[in-house]
Amino acid sequence: MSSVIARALAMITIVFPSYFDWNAEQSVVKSTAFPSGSSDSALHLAGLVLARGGSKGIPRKNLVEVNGRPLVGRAIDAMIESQGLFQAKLRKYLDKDISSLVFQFSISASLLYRCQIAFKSIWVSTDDEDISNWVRREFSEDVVSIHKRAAYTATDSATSIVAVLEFIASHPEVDAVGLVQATSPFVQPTYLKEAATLLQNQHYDSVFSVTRSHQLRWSRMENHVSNKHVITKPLNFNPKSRPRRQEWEGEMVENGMFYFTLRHVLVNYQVFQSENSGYVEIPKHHSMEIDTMEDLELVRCLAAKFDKRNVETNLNMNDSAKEL
Ligand SMILES: CC(=O)N[C@H]1[C@H]([C@H](O)[C@H](O)CO)O[C@](O)(C(=O)O)C[C@@H]1O
Repeated sequence: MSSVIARALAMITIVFPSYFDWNAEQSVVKSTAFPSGSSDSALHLAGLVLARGGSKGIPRKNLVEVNGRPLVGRAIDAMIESQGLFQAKLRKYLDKDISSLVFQFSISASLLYRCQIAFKSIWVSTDDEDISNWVRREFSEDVVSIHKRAAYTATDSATSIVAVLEFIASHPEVDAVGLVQATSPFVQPTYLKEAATLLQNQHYDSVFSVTRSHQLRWSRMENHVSNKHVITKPLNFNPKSRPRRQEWEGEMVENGMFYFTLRHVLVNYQVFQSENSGYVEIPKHHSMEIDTMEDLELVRCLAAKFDKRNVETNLNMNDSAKEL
């Protein structure tokens, strides 16, 4: 009897997957003007984490743990979960006793639906043996692939665009890259799904993550007249009519969580964003980036609060990733 109920629940979950996304946290999806271009739902979108071994500010940054999970792992977890592993888990459960073609059909349909909005492949590009070993221990090869990152792209001065170009040069099958930065520990599967959907269905060249800011910004200027002191100048407001939050929509600030970009933009212009870019607005409490040891400490405190459900989810999900 309980198995009948379980099957019924599974069926409902498969047919109406969006109701069962356990990440209740919803980001606001908006986009800039200029949608254009061609529609290609069969785009090979590769999820990519750049994880070099060396780092100055925080030694071995990609392997430092937040809530018991290395930063590189947190990024990969979100990418995998954005693919709808919940459905994959159900498939395994149902495969144990194939009693209905309807179930099989529903699962395939659901997976196809998911495929359209998820990564076709997930990659970690690294020059570091410890990172490679950690990834290989945690995820099977058919779930996460490792790209052996060239040394020249992993120096202190190498830019991300150089590393991404080096990655795609050896992967001609990749049509677009969803670069997820491990330094944004609160990345959620729903945000990645939204970015992938915007890129694939809304005809953008790129989609990246932003946070809304109501900060009043000032510039700093040398006072050339008296040559004595530095003066300030407002950049985004008029001091005579200081904006109030309620009346000001604020500004969109790039938060570094992710950059999804079509191959031709990366290759031809060597940029992550073009003028035909959409964005996903990330809630402020998930937007923190780790640059310094202080950021790391702060993030660890915040993770204890924001992470609860994710930790449980990660445990389940890693099991599924290995099982696939
Ligand atoms: C894709 C990309 O350009 N990533 C760059 C990020 C983002 O500019 C930043 O995360 C935005 O907030 O900054 C760095 O980490 C940095 O300045 O040390 C270098 C890195 O190459």
